[in-house]
Amino acid sequence: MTLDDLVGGGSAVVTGFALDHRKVAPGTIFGAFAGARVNGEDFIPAAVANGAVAVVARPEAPVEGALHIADAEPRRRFAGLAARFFGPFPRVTVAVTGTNGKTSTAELTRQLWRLAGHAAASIGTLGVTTAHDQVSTGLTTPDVVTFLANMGGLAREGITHASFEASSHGLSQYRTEGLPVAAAAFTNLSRDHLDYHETMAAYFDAKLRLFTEVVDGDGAVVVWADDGDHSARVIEVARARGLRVLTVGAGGETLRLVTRTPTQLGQTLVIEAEGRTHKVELPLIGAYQAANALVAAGLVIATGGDTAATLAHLARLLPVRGRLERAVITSANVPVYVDYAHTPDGLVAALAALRPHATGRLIAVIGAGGDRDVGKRAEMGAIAQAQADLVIVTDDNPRSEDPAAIRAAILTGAPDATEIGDRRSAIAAAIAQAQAGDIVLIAGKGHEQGQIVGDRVLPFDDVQVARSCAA
Ligand SMILES: CC(=O)N[C@H]1[C@@H](OP(=O)(O)OP(=O)(O)OC[C@H]2O[C@@H](n3ccc(=O)[nH]c3=O)[C@H](O)[C@@H]2O)O[C@H](CO)[C@@H](O)[C@@H]1O[C@H](C)C(=O)N[C@@H](C)C(=O)N[C@H](CCC(=O)O)C(=O)O
Ligand SMILES: Nc1ncnc2c1ncn2[C@@H]1O[C@H](COP(=O)(O)OP(=O)(O)OP(=O)(O)O)[C@@H](O)[C@H]1O
Ligand SMILES: N[C@H](CCC[C@H](N)C(=O)O)C(=O)O
Ligand SMILES: [Mg+2]
Repeated sequence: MTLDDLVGGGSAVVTGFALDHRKVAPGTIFGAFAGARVNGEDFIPAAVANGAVAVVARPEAPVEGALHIADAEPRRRFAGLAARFFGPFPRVTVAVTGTNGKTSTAELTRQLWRLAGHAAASIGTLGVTTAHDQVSTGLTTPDVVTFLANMGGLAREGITHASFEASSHGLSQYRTEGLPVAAAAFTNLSRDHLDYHETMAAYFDAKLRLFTEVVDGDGAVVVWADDGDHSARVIEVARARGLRVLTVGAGGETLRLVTRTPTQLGQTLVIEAEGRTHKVELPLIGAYQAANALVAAGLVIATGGDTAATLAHLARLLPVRGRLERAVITSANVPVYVDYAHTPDGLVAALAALRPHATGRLIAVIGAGGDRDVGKRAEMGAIAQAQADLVIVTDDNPRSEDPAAIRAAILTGAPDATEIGDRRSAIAAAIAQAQAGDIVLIAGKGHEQGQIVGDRVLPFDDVQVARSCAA
């Protein structure tokens, strides 16, 4: 592929795309963007010295020695060009956004496609997942070059169906643009990431771009219908664009959740669809997992899946790593669950999911990440204190912050909680106190494999630690 093939402007061969000047090699097209930390335009001379043949940047950016592809929204332009280089992509791609449930929904969509016989993959917080493999990318929505290169690679491997998570950061930085998106889903909206977006309105607007701009003009939108005004707003913007809208949930029309009855290891769902009633034994616990499973089913149906077959496949779903994952049953016969609840709403959902299964006490181990939204800390403390019987406040990725200050902020909402900074000791203490009938919830880290302290990532896995404490 040459510059002429892509944009006109010369016979130079294009060998790749890069956002970081240190990754530029001869023949690369460099994207120079103003970032949160530094201005990428400052690295244009260095990128050209490294062999960049073209630079995608704002019209006013100074570019010498390479073709200047000028655009007022250079991130979007760069994504469009990179997509032509990295394609073709899986035949069907769908995206999921929302504060909570993106990873779960993307992963359950992949599973449902696989059960229908498709070669399927998902990209998100857990990494790039196929039936055979899981490779981490470090971010929920990777940078656009990594994202498109992975999507192209999946297509070459024979993947025909791919679901991906569109985080609000990813959407606001155009990290998932350029490829066709046949359907997009909305799970819910609640407090998170206000350190980055500052207001809830700006946070919601970032997410809405998935529906107003990213999903194809002839595509479909799947909406969890039970999140009040947020659901209504997504439906409104989707209809305004003439998109096909599928709603799911108790207030949904496409898949109407009629009843949900917890069983020992899962729940029985009664769902009305296309005028028929379907009874499904979902092997996952908690209202929130039923919600994510229904949104996933909506995405499969929106992209051509048979409704009855898709609903029948719900009974064969496997748990998602770190989402209400039962790590161990202790010698005192106490189940210990690990869950990635790291927002107030997520914590409400995780505690509510476990409550019906506890005949005794619900014991919660909670924390909150450093260098992230500070306002959620006290809220999470208050939720744990209200919904659990015993709360232990511990560390969860303090990053550059003083861990004691983060715990203190959580404790303002949970004055009765016990404070144990060291996460291993906190988990050990929870398990040591638990008696038959109790349930332990270890919240916040889910699948994560490390504790981020300063710049260091110390190996840490809640599931492994719980098992070693229960032995
Ligand atoms: C705040 C944020 O989202 N930052 C991400 C963003 O950085 P940025 O565009 O602001 O970049 P910057 O560091 O200011 O640099 C500006 C530009 O100069 C370039 N540069 C920079 C330095 C240099 O020497 N040379 C150079 O060329 C950079 O590549 C960049 O293009 O783009 C970078 C490249 O894609 C990301 O690595 C970086 O993620 C940081 C590490 C991060 O922690 N992000 C988290 C908050 C995040 O994105 N989380 C979301 C949400 C999670 C969820 O809710 O699920 C996620 O999707 O993971
Ligand atoms: N539909 C939902 N409603 C409320 N809470 C949920 C829902 N789905 C998941 N959660 C809570 O959020 C946690 C994270 O779930 P998941 O990883 O699927 O979300 P996510 O949107 O991908 O999160 P992240 O933004 O960190 O990538 C779960 O462990 C659970 O506590
Ligand atoms: N244990 C985690 C959860 C992070 C979730 C992530 N999506 C984010 O907020 O960036 C933390 O706060 O460090
Ligand atoms: Mg996720």
